Amino acid sequence: MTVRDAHMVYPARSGGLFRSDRVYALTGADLTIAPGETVGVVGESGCGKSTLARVLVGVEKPTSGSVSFHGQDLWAMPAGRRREVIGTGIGMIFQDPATALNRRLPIRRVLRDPLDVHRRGTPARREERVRELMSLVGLPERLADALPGQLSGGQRQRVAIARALALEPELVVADEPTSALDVSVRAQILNLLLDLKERLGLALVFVSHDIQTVRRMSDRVITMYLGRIVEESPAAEVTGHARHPYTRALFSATPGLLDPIDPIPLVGPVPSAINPPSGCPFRTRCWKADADCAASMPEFSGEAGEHRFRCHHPVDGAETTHHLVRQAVTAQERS
Ligand SMILES: Nc1ncnc2c1ncn2[C@@H]1O[C@H](COP(=O)(O)OP(=O)(O)OP(=O)(O)O)[C@@H](O)[C@H]1O
Repeated sequence: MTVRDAHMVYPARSGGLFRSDRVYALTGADLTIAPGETVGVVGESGCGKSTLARVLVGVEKPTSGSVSFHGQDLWAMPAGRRREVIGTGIGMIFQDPATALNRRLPIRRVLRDPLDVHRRGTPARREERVRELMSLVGLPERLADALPGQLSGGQRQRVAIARALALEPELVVADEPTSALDVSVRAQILNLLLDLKERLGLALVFVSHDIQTVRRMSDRVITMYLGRIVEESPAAEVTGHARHPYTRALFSATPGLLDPIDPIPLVGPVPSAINPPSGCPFRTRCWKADADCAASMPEFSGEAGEHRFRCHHPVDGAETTHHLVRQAVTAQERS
């Protein structure tokens, strides 16, 4: 799966100042997901993570740019073919299983639906596949005739995972798959995803606010800020060795990950995506920002697949979080 220079510009929802307001939800995203790889996506609320997820699974067409699966541009193919390619090759797991599942359909029908739509096997084979799917995600067969409302949140998310896997996709995109669940069942669902990924050889894109979880689940971590991918890093390097100041600040705010010190202080919240800052969008909150940052957004420091970042003043490998906190505090005192 490859996304090239994808942009997503939405008309602003009502409440925007002018009718002509545009929301720059995704700006120039480049991303390749290799078979079997898990890519985690982190960033504060409103940074474009869900928009990227929707573009990846083909539920939304980017305003510009391309999305290709096995080298075929999804949006250049006829609609029927695109539905087939997406429906059979890519699965999506949403945040809230309570709203993602049709409340009136028993579990058996929820799981049969994709098999029927894509005419997979005989009716008997489809029934058998429903049983296989339930067992795969650890749901007892007696729940096949239950309605989603009769299940617990964790069980419902298992159904949603089974449905995403029904047609044996190669890629599954999970957008905050545990954030609507009780804390007590989150670990079970994450372990299930990890286990299925290993057993089925799935590629997984995992979007989450929970940075600890992203690090644990992923091979590679992508940091997004105001619609842009600003860093791509192997998961093992992302905590202490991230080079983009924003990634370092995000991770420093996660208790227990880095040295037990205060987080790197950032100025204010994420600015509006309606009128993002010129140049590097992070510059208005970044303690390292100068005139270069206002003038331009630098290109990535390396090739796709490498640890790479877009920053005029990346964090030096020798700078500890402690250093960075001091720099940020001093910069804020000066301004
Ligand atoms: N359909 C839409 N119409 C208008 N604006 C939208 C739409 N979808 C998203 N946005 C805006 O695009 C920006 C990116 O939103 P997105 O949901 O992708 O961010 P996110 O990082 O997933 O946030 P969260 O973590 O809160 O889910 C936000 O400013 C959001 O308000």
